[in-house]
Amino acid sequence: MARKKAKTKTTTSQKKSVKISFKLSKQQKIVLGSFLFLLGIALMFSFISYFFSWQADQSTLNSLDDRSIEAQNWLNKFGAALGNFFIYEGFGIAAFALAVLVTLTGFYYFFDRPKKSLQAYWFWGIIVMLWFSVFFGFFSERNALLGGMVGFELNDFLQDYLGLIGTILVLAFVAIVYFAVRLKLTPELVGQYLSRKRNAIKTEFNDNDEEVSFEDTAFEKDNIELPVEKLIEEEEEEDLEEPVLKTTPTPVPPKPVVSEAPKAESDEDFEIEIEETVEEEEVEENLSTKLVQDFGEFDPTLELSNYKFPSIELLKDYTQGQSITIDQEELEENKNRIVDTLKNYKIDIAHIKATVGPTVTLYEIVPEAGVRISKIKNLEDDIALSLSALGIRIIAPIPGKGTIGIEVPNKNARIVSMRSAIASPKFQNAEMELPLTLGKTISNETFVVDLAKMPHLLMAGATGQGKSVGLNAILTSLLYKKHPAEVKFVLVDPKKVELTLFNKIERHYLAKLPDTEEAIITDNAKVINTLNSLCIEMDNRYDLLKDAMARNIKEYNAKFRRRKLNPNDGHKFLPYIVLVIDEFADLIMTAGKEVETPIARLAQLARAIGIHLIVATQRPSVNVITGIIKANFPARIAFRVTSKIDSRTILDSQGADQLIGRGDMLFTQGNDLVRVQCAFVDTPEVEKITDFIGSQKAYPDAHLLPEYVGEEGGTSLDIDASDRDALFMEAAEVIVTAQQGSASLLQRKLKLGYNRAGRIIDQLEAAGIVGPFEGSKARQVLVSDLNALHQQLNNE
Ligand SMILES: Nc1ncnc2c1ncn2[C@@H]1O[C@H](COP(=O)(O)OP(=O)(O)OP(=O)(O)O)[C@@H](O)[C@H]1O
Repeated sequence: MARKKAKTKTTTSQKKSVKISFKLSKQQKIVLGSFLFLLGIALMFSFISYFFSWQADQSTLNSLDDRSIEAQNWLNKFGAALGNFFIYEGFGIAAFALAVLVTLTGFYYFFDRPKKSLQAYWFWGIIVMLWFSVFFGFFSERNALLGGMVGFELNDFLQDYLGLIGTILVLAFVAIVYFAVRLKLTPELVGQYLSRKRNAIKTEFNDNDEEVSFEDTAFEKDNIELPVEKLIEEEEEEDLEEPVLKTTPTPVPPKPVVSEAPKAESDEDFEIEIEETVEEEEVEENLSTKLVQDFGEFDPTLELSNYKFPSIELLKDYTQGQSITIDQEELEENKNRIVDTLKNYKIDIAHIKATVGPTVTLYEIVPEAGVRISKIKNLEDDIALSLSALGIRIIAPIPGKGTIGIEVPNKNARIVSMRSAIASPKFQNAEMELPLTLGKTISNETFVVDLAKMPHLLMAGATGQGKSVGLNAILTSLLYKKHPAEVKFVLVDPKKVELTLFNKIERHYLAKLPDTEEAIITDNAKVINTLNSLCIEMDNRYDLLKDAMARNIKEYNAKFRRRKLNPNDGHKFLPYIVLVIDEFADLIMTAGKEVETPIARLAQLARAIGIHLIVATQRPSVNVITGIIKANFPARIAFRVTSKIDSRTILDSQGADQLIGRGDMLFTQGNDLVRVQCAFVDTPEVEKITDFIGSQKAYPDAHLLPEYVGEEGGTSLDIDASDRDALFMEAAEVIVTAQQGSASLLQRKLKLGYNRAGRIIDQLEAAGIVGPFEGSKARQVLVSDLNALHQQLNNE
C-alpha cells in the first residue's frame, strides 16, 4: 500500500515513479512472496463469497469479537470484514483488481523477478480500479456493491462539477489514455486486427470496414500480440515511453508478465530486465528442450521396460559359513622360515607383516638398512625351497610402499564366489560404463575394473587354469549391471562348448550378422566376416559421432538421450559391443592375417565408439600374440602359464609362471601387476542366469551387425577387363610377389578398405591370377612370377 500511495503521488505531480528498493534476503523474499500470494488468494475468496453472503453477514460486522457468531463468508468473519471494507466501503466489483495485484506482487517476490514492471502493474491497476469503480458508480442506486462507496462518492463528486456528460467524457478520455499508452493500441493496429479477423471468419466484423484501409506490414508482430493484450487489459499496466520495445520483445509464450517488463517508468535498469526475461524464454523454445519437456529424456531401455535383472540368489555361495580363516600356526611357521632363510644369506629384517588373502598370503618385509633388494630377489628359489611351496612370488620392492613382498600360497585356498563379488558395494556402486568384477585382491578387496577404460583385454593362461571361468565372470558382471539395450556381445567360441549357454540370451544381449542362424560364432570362416562387419559398424559409428560432434560414445549417447540428435538423420542409441574370442590361437592358426588385421584395426580405433575386445588364448606365444595385437591391448590378465617366456609374452614380465592355478591371476593395465583371485562362477550358475534372462520378453531378433559381403560372396567371373580397379595392376604384383592370394594382404600393402580389396581379389580371380575361394585359407596364386604376370596381362 505504501508503494501504491507513492505512485499515485508521483503521477499527479507529473513525475516518474520513485524506485523503491528493499534489500531483502532470498529467504525473506520467499516468505514475503508467499505471504502476499496467499493473501491475494484470500482476498479473492473473501470477495467472491462476499457477493453471496454479504446480506447474511451484515450483523456479524458489528460483533467481530463475539466468537459465538459465525459468518457465512468462506473466510468467516475476517472475510466478511475484508469484503465489506474493500467492496462495500471501497471500490465495489473493481476491488478484485486489488486482489490480483497483491497476488501478482507475491508471485514477483517469491520468484525474485525484477520489480520494475510490478510498479507499472500497480500504477495502471489502480487507475483501472478507480475507473471501473467510478463507472459502476452510475449504477449505485440499483446495486451499491457494483461501484462501492468510493465509486459512488467519486462519481457524485464528478457529476457535481461536470455533470453527467462531462463525467462520461472524462471516463472515455481515461479509457483512451489506457488503450493508447498502456496497450499501445493505435487505429492501424485495430484496423489490421479487424481485417485479419474479417478475412478469417468473414462474419460480423464486416461492419467495421472503414478501418480496413489501414495497412501497415511493419506491425505484423504486434498484431499477433493483440489478443493476448486484450485478455489481460484489466489487470495490467504500462509506461508511456518506448512503445516499440513494448510490443516486440516477446512473442506469445512469455505472456503478460514478460512483455510488460520493459515498460517500467524509470530508465536506469531498463535494459537488464529485458535481456533477462527475453533470453530465458527463447531458450525454452529449443526443440530438444521442448521434446525433453514433453516426453522426458530418451530411455533406451523402454522397449524392454519390464526387464528384470537377475537376482543375486541365482549365484551360489561357495564360502558358506567359511569366513576367511587365519591359521596362526601356518603364519608363524612361514614367517620363521622366511626369516631363517634370509638370515642364512646374512639378510636381516627390521619388520615383517602378513596380509592374508583368499589363496595367497603376502608377507611384507622391511629389511635392515644397507640390504640390497636384488639380493633378496635372487633368493626367490631358495625361499620357495625352504617353504616347500609352489607359486612363491617376490615383489621387490612393492610399488609405492618401500617394502619387499613375498607371496606365499595358503595351505587351504578359499574359493571366491561370484556371488560375494557381485554383492560387494564396490561393484554395486561402481559408476562405470562397463564394470567388471574379477575377484578379490590379496587384501580381500573386491577387484572392480571398467572395461570401457581398458579398453581391450587380453587373457592368457595354460589349459585348466581358469580362463573360461574368468570369461564367464566377466560376462556375468556385465549381465548383472547392464540392461540389454546398453550392451551387446559378439561371442566367438571355436571350442564350441564354452559359451553355448549364452545362446539363450541371444535376443537380449547378443549381436550377429544378418542371415546367420547361430549368434555364437564357432566357425572360423564366419569370424572373418563378423570382424569385418564390426569394422564397418565402427566406421558407421564414427560417421555418426562426427555428425553429432561427439568425441566418444558416452557423449554421443548422452546427446541422444537429451534428444539433441534426430533419429531421422540416422542417429540411434548406440549400445556397447563387447567382442569375446575364447580361443584366439586357434583362430590365428587357421585364418592368420585375415583375422589379425581387422582385430588390430578394431583394437586401434574402436575404443571411442564403444566396441571392446576380450581375447583369450591358451598359448601366449609370439606368433599368436603378435606385436601389433600386444601394442593395442594394454590391459592383460595372466592365469598360470607354463614357462617364463609365456609369462613375458603376456605380461612383459615374469610372474604368471609362479601362479598356483585355479583362478589365481595377475592383472595389469599397463603398469603395476595386481594379484587377484578370480571369482568362481560355475556352469550351472551361468545356466540359471541365462535361463532367467532368456525367459523374459526379448527383442524380436538379436542385434544385427552391418552386412559384410566376404570374398566368397563375389565370385562372379564375368568381370570385364575395362571395369578393373585402378589399382588392379599394383594389386596383382603384390599378390604374385608374395605368392599369397589374400584380400587382407592387399589391404595392408595398398591401404585399401575391405570391400575394395575383396573386389580386386575377385577381379584377379577373373583374370586367372588367383584361384577360387578356399574357406579360411588364402587363395592359391596361379602366376609364378612378375614376368609371367606381365606376359599374361599383355596377351589379354
Ligand atoms: N576362480 C576359480 N576358483 C576356483 N576354482 C577355479 C577357478 N577357476 C577355475 N577353477 C577350477 O579350474 C577348472 C578349470 O577351469 P577353466 O575351465 O576355466 O580352465 P580353462 O583355462 O578355461 O581351461 P581350458 O583352456 O582347457 O578350457 C575349473 O573347473 C575349476 O574347478
